[in-house]
Amino acid sequence: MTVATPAITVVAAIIRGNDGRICLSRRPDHKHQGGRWEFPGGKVEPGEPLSAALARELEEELGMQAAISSPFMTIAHQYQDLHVTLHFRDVTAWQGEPSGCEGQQVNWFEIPELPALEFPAANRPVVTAITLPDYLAIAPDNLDLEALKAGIGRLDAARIGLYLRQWSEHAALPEILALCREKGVKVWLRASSAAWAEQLSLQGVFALHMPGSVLMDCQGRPDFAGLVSAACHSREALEKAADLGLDMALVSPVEVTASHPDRPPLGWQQAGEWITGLPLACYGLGGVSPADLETARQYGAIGVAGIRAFWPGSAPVPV
Ligand SMILES: Nc1nc2c([nH]c(=O)n2[C@H]2C[C@H](O)[C@@H](COP(=O)(O)OP(=O)(O)OP(=O)(O)O)O2)c(=O)[nH]1
Ligand SMILES: [Mg+2]
Repeated sequence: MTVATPAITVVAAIIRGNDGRICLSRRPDHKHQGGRWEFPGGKVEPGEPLSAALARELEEELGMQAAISSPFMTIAHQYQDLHVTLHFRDVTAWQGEPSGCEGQQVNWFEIPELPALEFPAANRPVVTAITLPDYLAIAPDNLDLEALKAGIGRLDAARIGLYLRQWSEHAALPEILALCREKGVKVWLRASSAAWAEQLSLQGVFALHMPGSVLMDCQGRPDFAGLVSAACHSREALEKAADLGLDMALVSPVEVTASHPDRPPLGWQQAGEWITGLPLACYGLGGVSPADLETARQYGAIGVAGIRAFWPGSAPVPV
């Protein structure tokens, strides 16, 4: 017999300082998940809007006032004794200096420091998501090497990652990866088969990306040191990616897209219903542009991806 555990709704803050650091607090030892670092926040009261709940919690726990927040990611997680739905929200404006009003330890961390900290198990996907760029540019098909390198040189590496769909097995790959490393561009590489992914030992590849057919054949998370993403066109595919313990998904097509004009678009509403709560950092793909980032966040995706609207030179790129 399974016994239903209590379920709570929690709102938690990703407090981003002007210097790019993130403010975390340590959960008191006697509490659930005690001793671990957390994104400050707490339980939402019945009928309370998430933004108001977060402002209230930040005032109570950190003594910060009037915190303004926007959605980043929602994760549903079953602990042994408790089901939590965690609404993580970005906080970029507030008054007052965060400090531990309940005697808890409070500290600012650089983003690359986060993955090594001890968090509650539910937090793994949001910690990954914080390390990801907002945008993913897919290099257009059939570029020549010089055009590819010129485009890489113009990417805003702090905000845009690069998916190299066609170059995974190209002789020039080491040269391309060296350029990306020099520019600080995070690279997703196409995994043509799960077995191929496991053999891969290339330097400087940030993530492996599995096309939908590779995901369907995949029996376990590829043995790869970096992050792993998958193309998902259905709720089943997203659940499989989550069950395999993958990190990310490219969910498509969100809107009508020139590369697959015959595929009916999901729309953000449907995409949001599929994504919300899953332990995956999702990018919306298909007919979207950088201007859709805020919409993507409203529907549970952490970023947006595409070819034409994202690759430098083919359309305006975000500033
Ligand atoms: N605030 C926060 N809670 C988290 C995170 N990750 C995670 O699994 N949780 C869980 C731990 C708790 O079971 C729950 C948050 O409850 P809480 O104890 O902070 O609630 P609260 O601030 O309202 O505290 P209290 O009034 O009940 O003492 O969510 C996180 O990053 N931040
Ligand atoms: Mg709390």
